[in-house]
Amino acid sequence: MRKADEFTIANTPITSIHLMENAAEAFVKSFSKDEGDENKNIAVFCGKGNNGGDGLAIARILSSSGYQNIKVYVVDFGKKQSDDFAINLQRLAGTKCKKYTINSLIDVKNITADIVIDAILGSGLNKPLTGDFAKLVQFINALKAKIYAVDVPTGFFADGILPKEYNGILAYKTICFQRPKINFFFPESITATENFEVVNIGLNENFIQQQHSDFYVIERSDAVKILQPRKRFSHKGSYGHALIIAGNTNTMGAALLCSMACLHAGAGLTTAYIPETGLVALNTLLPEVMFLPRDEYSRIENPSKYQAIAVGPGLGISEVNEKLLERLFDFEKPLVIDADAINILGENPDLCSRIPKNSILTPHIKEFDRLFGKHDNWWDRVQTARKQAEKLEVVILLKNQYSFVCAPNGKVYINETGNPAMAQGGMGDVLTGIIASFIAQSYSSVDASILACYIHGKAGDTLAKNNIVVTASNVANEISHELKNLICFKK
Ligand SMILES: NC(=O)C1=CN([C@@H]2O[C@H](COP(=O)(O)OP(=O)(O)OC[C@H]3O[C@@H](n4cnc5c(N)ncnc54)[C@H](O)[C@@H]3O)[C@@H](O)[C@H]2O)[C@@H](O)CC1
Ligand SMILES: Nc1ncnc2c1ncn2[C@@H]1O[C@H](COP(=O)(O)OP(=O)(O)O)[C@@H](O)[C@H]1O
Repeated sequence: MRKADEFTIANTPITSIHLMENAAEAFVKSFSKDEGDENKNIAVFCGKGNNGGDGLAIARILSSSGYQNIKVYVVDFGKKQSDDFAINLQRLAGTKCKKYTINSLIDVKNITADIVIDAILGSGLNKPLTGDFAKLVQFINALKAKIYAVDVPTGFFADGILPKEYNGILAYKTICFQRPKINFFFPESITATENFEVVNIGLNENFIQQQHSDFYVIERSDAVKILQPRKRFSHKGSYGHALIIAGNTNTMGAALLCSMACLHAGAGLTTAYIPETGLVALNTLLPEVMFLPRDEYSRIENPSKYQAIAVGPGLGISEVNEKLLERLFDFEKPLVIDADAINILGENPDLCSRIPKNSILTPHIKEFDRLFGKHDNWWDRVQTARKQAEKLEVVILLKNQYSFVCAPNGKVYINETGNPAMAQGGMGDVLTGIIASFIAQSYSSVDASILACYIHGKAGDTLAKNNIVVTASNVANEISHELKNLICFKK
């Protein structure tokens, strides 16, 4: 972002002070949607860097938009002020905002506020908060006001490992500029900010797109680009045959959900390789899906007839299933590997080197740590996922509220769709079925993972508009509709 600031300033008529004005205006636009009451007491805390400069401009714009009770507190603990901070301090002079300076903690005693705008330190944070900064932040948190942070909550690192003990601002919402900070996607960030929103401030988008980055947020346009329309004169053979190896006596539902999702995501043919005990349920629930009986003596006779094989949901951990997995590896065809198939790998790490290239592993956090070792923070976990994806030449789709698709070339695609209504068993089985379906339809492993993650969460988002909980089968049933919506955006 810093490079994009510099590029935009150097190559467009926009100056840095203009950019700060854009940022402040974008902040106010978002803030005033949430906080329409112009009579509330608003305290704007400003450091002396550019984050503080934003805070000063925000205070001025709020005041000129009709907010009546704005107090600006300039935090002056002896740091040098930035040029744009100085300009905005002058511009504040003609407004109705009341300005105070905090030179030491003695100056904060009588402060009260309904709303705090935190513009003390932003992305310039280069070390954890200590001394007066830490104490001031503690004081602000104790005000029990609703805190809106500008760009980054003071004390929160935008990237890198987050300290175990967070002592920064506890924001209700962070309104950040142009791109989300990578650390907002990790669960640890919930202590720093309950919500975040990204606002456009007019940085040069072409330049941002051209910048090298290993992290990409998946956008609807990416999914639209990947998704291919179904063709005239196509037939079921055009959309591939997927084999779902899943289910066991007590977990047959996993196989059904996975097969159901595979069907609704468009595979031409789907076969469930499940124990005989699942046959009646399969035929009753999913008459379109074919059955291949699975027991310890059965074999997949002709693996080449399947364009995609998914293995793991509700499979069970046993020696028989370990042998089954090994035989699948011998086919040397990319697999979708989920749930118990990952747990089997966790118990037999030597098998990892035999995973066929371009396979897709879809662990949730526990499966991931069982396979690759315990991690005590998400930054490290994602770094391990990236390294292992490169080393094993596979896609690792690390599932969470925000999922991370780690490609074999080291790139990480972050999925933002999905919501807490989806936090229910079987949801991952559905994701696996969707991926298998896309692989059967000839999408690459990376594209299939990106598209599946996006559409899975999007289906959940649509359903959550009218439901507090959405079940896995509801999501599976919604997939085809979401794909249809997406294809409408294709030119
Ligand atoms: N081009 C621009 O002018 C733009 C800048 N923007 C704002 O600029 C911010 C970044 O501004 P700056 O780079 O000036 O940095 P900050 O305003 O975040 O921080 C100011 C200074 O604080 C010091 N500092 C870092 N960690 C500290 C700690 N733990 N305790 C005490 N002091 C510490 C550093 O020396 C840093 O230079 C962004 O977060 C955003 O709010 C936006 O206005 C967008 C455009
Ligand atoms: N709060 C949430 N926000 C977004 N996605 C969620 C949320 N809770 C669950 N999901 C999604 O649901 C899936 C759960 O997968 P998993 O834990 O493997 O489920 P199961 O093993 O029960 O099938 C993941 O794809 C995850 O991203």
